[in-house]
Amino acid sequence: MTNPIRLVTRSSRLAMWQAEHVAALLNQVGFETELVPVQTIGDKVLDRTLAKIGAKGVFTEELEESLRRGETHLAVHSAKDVQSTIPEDLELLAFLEREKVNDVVLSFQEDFSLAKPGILLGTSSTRRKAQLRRYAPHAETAEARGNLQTRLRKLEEGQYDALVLAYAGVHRMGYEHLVRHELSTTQFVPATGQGSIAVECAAGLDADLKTRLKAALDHAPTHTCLLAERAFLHRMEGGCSIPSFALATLLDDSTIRLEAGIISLDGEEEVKVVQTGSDAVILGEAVAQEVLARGGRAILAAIRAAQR
Ligand SMILES: NCc1[nH]cc(CCC(=O)O)c1CC(=O)O
Repeated sequence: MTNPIRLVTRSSRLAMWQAEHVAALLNQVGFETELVPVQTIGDKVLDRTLAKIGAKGVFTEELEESLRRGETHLAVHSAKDVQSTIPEDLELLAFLEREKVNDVVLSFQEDFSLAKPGILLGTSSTRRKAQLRRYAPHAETAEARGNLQTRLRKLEEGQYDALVLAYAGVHRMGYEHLVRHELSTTQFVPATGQGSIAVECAAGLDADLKTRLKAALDHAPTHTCLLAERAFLHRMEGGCSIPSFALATLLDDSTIRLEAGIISLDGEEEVKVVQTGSDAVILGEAVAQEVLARGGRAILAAIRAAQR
């Protein structure tokens, strides 16, 4: 079953764009491809926050089931949405070259400013809510679930003054003309994996096919950075409902810089650690240990109590 390569993806426009991007890279090296769109629980349940849906893998589980049943060869995910532990029968094969990683503020108001008092910002991310409380304390936030088109519609209807989103998705969907602020990655450190596309397969997929697929898709520097960020997230026992953040960059061929931490829901306390190292996984785990020891453990416990 090598031709065509069947790619399972969420059916949102952003997910389809990403799956088509993966397909195009495979087509360039001679693979035929076919997209298999499915809906996930995260797409279907829109009246609850992600923190409340709670289960891990809200955007990935149905895709992984398709891989397990052998119906598809590859699952295409936003790397940010992939849980920090992958079951043993599955494997993260490739990470595509990362897009700009920062968050942006979108508004239809041409004179929009984050400094304006009384503004209402739409976001569905506990990390962004907490960072906004800390770094833009006069701004109010409101829940903004749904795919990017749904959120843009709510913005256009005036439910918020602005939306806070990942630049990557905004760029892929062509909404850059609405960007009013680029948020700095020093204050608004992005979520683990933001801006990269992850490609997953069954561990038992033919080894030679795996090698050829990986060669067509994987971007080694991005892969190294993602391993460090994901090792951090894993050790933090984070899920998407925990306001942790992690950004790895390469200083040179053999040096990784990892900046990562956690912030309390009210933005009052933030623990942020920067370290460099040459082994991605060891670095990620070391940064997590340091974050936990320097107050992260207490922040995590308080968040768990509040979300119960
Ligand atoms: N959790 C939703 C999600 N997953 C990936 C992206 C954007 C694309 C990316 O970060 O790679 C988004 C939307 C957003 O955070 O604005």
